Amino acid sequence: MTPPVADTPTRIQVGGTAGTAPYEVLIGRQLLGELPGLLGAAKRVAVLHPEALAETGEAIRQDLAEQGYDAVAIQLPNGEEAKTAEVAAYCWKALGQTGFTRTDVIVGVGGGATTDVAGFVAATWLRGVRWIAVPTTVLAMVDAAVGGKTGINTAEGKNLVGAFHPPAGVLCDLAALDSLPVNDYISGLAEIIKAGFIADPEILELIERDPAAARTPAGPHTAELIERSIRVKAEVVSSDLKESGLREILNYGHTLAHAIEKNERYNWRHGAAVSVGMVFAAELGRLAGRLDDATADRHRAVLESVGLPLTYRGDQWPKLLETMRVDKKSRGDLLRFIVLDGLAKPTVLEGPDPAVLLAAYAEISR
Ligand SMILES: NC(=O)c1ccc[n+]([C@@H]2O[C@H](COP(=O)([O-])OP(=O)(O)OC[C@H]3O[C@@H](n4cnc5c(N)ncnc54)[C@H](O)[C@@H]3O)[C@@H](O)[C@H]2O)c1
Ligand SMILES: O=C(O)C(=O)C[C@@H](O)[C@H](O)[C@H](O)COP(=O)(O)O
Ligand SMILES: [Zn+2]
Repeated sequence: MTPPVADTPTRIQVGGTAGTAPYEVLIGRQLLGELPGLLGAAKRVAVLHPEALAETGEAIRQDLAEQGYDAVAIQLPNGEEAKTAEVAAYCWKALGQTGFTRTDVIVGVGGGATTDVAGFVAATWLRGVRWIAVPTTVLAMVDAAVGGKTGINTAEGKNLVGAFHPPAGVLCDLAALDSLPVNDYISGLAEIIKAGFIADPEILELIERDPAAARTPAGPHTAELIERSIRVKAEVVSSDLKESGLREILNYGHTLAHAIEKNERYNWRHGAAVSVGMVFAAELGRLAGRLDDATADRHRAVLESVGLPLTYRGDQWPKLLETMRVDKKSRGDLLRFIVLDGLAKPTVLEGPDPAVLLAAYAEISR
């Protein structure tokens, strides 16, 4: 019997401008055959995966070993628990013990937390080795695995230590989404909706036409939603890898979201926090006189329609405000937020009046 032939994957190029190396994001099925072609001169390959994907990680390791690579699997805790200095140090130790050199390659297989750590370990080991992302959540496919932001959390906040270190390739195998718990799937929709509001309103229309279908990988528009979101991200990071300007728009909703995640000790999913953060940013835009009522209200409608949260605890504002001061967009004492001037017109709001901030928070408080 002949093995099933993989559908031709969609290929999206990222980078290749302003001195950055180009790489491709592949979207399709049965893409692991593409992995060896991305390994360059590697002799050793370390496959970093979360506990939940132990079987997948081991299968990839074994496949690479059968092809002659000296392959090791390094298991990380699930989700955000992996984004710590201790876990990074554990990975550095494992790489040291396998004699990992500059031509060897790290493969990060998992959700955004895993790819963030895998990329960070790759960025720091020997001051930078090649890495490949194999995202297995919708959020990691459309956002985390693309663009080269890597990092870990510290006690003071989210992603406070990291590096810009783009992968050599990104393999988005849509089949991985079938095993994803529904709430993790829905969490990823927040970043897709973000891409819709900041750049591609067709995304919003696709979801609004059938929100129930958008909540499942079996929906008719899954591949299109993923592809459109990746194209938004690819275009932005290709022109501003290191976030010296335009890239900040990808942070829409994230200033408050990261503060909520820390406040919840990372027991809230990233996408859920981003959802509340976007409603807050929409209210901020509206109160600052920039965003029209219809577009601000549209945030609540579309996010709620797929089951994402819109509100947060009213009594937490002082703590959240304090955390937001160490947001990476802050400059000295100046708080900076991404808001919309209109649909798909993101802009920066610098140093908003504290009364306006509080009023925006009142709109999302419960
Ligand atoms: N670097 C970036 O540009 C960027 C962008 C967006 C988000 N992020 C980061 O991504 C993280 C969130 O990523 P996420 O939403 O993918 O969550 P996650 O990585 O925490 O994964 C969610 C859970 O699903 C499990 N899992 C992963 N794939 C699975 C699969 N196919 N089947 C079953 N279980 C699976 C994981 O082990 C975990 O328990 C956050 O840390 C966020 O800060 C980074
Ligand atoms: O790629 C970016 O740039 C983003 O801001 C994408 C975000 O969705 C992502 O959550 C990112 O990790 C946030 O970055 P941070 O610099 O605010 O930590
Ligand atoms: Zn995000």
